[in-house]
Amino acid sequence: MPAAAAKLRLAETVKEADLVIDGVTMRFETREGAVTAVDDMSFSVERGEFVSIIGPSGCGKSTVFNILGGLVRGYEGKVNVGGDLISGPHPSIGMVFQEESTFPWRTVLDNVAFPLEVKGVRKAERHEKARHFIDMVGLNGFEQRYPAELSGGMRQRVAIARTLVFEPKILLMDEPFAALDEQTRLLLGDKVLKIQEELKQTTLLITHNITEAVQLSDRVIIMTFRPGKVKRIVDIRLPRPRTGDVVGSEAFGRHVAEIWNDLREEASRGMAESEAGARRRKA
Ligand SMILES: Nc1ncnc2c1ncn2[C@@H]1O[C@H](COP(=O)(O)OP(=O)(O)OP(=O)(O)O)[C@@H](O)[C@H]1O
Repeated sequence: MPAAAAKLRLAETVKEADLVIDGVTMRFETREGAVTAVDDMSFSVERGEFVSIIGPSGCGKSTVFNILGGLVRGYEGKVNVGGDLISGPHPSIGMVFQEESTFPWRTVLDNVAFPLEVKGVRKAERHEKARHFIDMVGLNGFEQRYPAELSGGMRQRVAIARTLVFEPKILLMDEPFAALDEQTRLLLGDKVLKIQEELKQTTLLITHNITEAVQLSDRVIIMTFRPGKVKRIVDIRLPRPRTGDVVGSEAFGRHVAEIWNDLREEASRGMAESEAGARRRKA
């Protein structure tokens, strides 16, 4: 789509969109000089939509995530969340990070209830709400366990439940399943599908896993390798409600192949650049 048409489409959709990134560029000063992490990126996520951003390592995915979360400043362009132009964290947004973020000294129940505790919600009420979301992520029976007694996948589910408990309208997730094996990832994907169906949240997922992106999304945004731009946006034409079975379908395979076709070139550029960097450092 030509840039002018893309801009026009963006302007037309702003009203129904929960997330709008409009002409965003972000540069970082590093010891090796300025790095353009994100270059003139524009896209929007409609209310209730599930969109994934996929791209090779270092293409700027986390930078986009942090900008939307209001955690980064100094970018050019505009970012709109729930109709507001943001200059910091927006109350509609809940974030799930890649790194382990459970509190080791708190039980599952007290981990999930933590945001409500900070808000001053009474113990009985916050525990009741926390139990609801623990159940939603499939961890009932584990309320009194400590994170060290759980698997990595279970700990990530605790982190997701802790974000869901304050009922954010918009959910941002940065590679929440990156450290997990493929089977656990697919099973957790099923959980995320069910949660999304129930809560109908606007969701943006950052990932470098094509299967995960296709399994979960309505649309997948493919980014170019440095500087990060929108290369293509793919509509995922798979029926909803979706279950794990969708992964075995022919249509699923076609979408994966289509996205890999676009991604392969970017991933190769990324790999070539990191090898050249390693050679430079050695010389
Ligand atoms: N705070 C920072 N200071 C300097 N450079 C940064 C900073 N944050 C990101 N960058 C650079 O910007 C580029 C994009 O980084 P970013 O972390 O957004 O990529 P990514 O696609 O999320 O990578 P990965 O998949 O490996 O997490 C990289 O070259 C990175 O080194």
